[in-house]
Amino acid sequence: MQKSASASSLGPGGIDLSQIFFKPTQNTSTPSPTNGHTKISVIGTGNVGMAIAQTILTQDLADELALVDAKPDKLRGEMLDLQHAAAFLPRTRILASTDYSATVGSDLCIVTAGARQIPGESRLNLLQRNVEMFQGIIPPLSRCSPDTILMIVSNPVDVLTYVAWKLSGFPSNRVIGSGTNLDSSRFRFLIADHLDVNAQDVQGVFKVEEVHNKWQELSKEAYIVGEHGDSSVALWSSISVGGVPVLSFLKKQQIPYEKEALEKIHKAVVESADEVISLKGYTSWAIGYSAANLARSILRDQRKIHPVSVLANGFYGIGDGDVFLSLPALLGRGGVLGVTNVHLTDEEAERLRDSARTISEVQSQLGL
Ligand SMILES: NC(=O)C1=CN([C@@H]2O[C@H](COP(=O)(O)OP(=O)(O)OC[C@H]3O[C@@H](n4cnc5c(N)ncnc54)[C@H](O)[C@@H]3O)[C@@H](O)[C@H]2O)C=CC1
Ligand SMILES: CC(=O)C(=O)O
Repeated sequence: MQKSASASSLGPGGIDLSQIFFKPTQNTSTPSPTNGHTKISVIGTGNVGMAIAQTILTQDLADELALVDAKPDKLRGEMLDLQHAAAFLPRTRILASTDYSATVGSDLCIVTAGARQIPGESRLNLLQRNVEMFQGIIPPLSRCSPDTILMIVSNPVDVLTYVAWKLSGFPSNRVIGSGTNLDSSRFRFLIADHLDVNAQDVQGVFKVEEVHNKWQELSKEAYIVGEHGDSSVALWSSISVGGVPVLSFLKKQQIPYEKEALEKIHKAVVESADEVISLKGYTSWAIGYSAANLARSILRDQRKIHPVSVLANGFYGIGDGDVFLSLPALLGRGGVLGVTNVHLTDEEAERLRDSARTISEVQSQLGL
């Protein structure tokens, strides 16, 4: 049965905006307001944690930033190095400890601790090591900030987001994986590079189900969805450049359309991390911006749609088992506020379900 529309949910033309989004399937809870004081904790101060921390500082996203790592000297060194930039940055209190008490009262906890891949290694290969690490991280972190939103970045990010959800006991709207927000940026960069346009003009025009069998058009960013990994899915059918659907754009520019060329771009997205890792040993800057971009939408209640890892069962025909993977999700102060019901082609939907099955199979070995 459809929910009746309240006056506040009616958009221009009397469209019931609340109907555009699916609600998360689990019970939800909204964190208390920040009372004007925003605290972010970053767990793991390696390459990724520090790229995220410095982006948070330069973008003025927190009043207080707590850093936690298992290595006390490295941790103190990183804290001091950031504190010494105080004269050049908006005022933020920075603290660091190996003890989770430093994270008490966080609005957002970003977890980056964990083993990372060596060149050629799959993200899924890291699973066992990082699950064990999460057993020591997530319970104290959630106890110190029972109302926080957890953002998982450590790999394999989709399975570890599921693990964090299980270990925290939080409602699913407050457990988010950074997912394919990063892959989608790589995707937009590669398409823009291919067409010699600005990455910000690479958009996605989606058909969104407003009510049963009534569709509205929603212009957003071009998305990769599914696993942050080899089985990710590029939503080619919706991609537009400067308002022109990409396939017609290619024809207009007399660039011969070959499905293979598009597949190559998606393959390049999937292989991006490995390329950077084999060149510099790790990836850091892009994930730093990606995580800060998500932190802004959440803490400033921007209600923006991002492709992030969320509890996905029930959406797009994804089966019964609990699985986290990236879908276009509406993010705000309550975490995941909804998942957009965008129109996928049959092939895209099938690939998304395959991606869910890949993650499910890995997860089933965990016994959580
Ligand atoms: N989701 C994504 O898009 C991305 C995910 N990653 C993942 O992020 C993770 C971190 O990568 P890097 O920062 O490059 O690795 P890193 O080795 O530079 O840093 C890991 C940090 O975790 C700390 N750590 C280890 N055990 C800990 C524990 N029990 N408690 C607290 N801290 C602990 C280490 O001391 C180290 O400082 C990896 O799993 C990597 O695959 C990396 C890039 C992008
Ligand atoms: C390492 C990783 O997951 C990435 O850069 O995409």
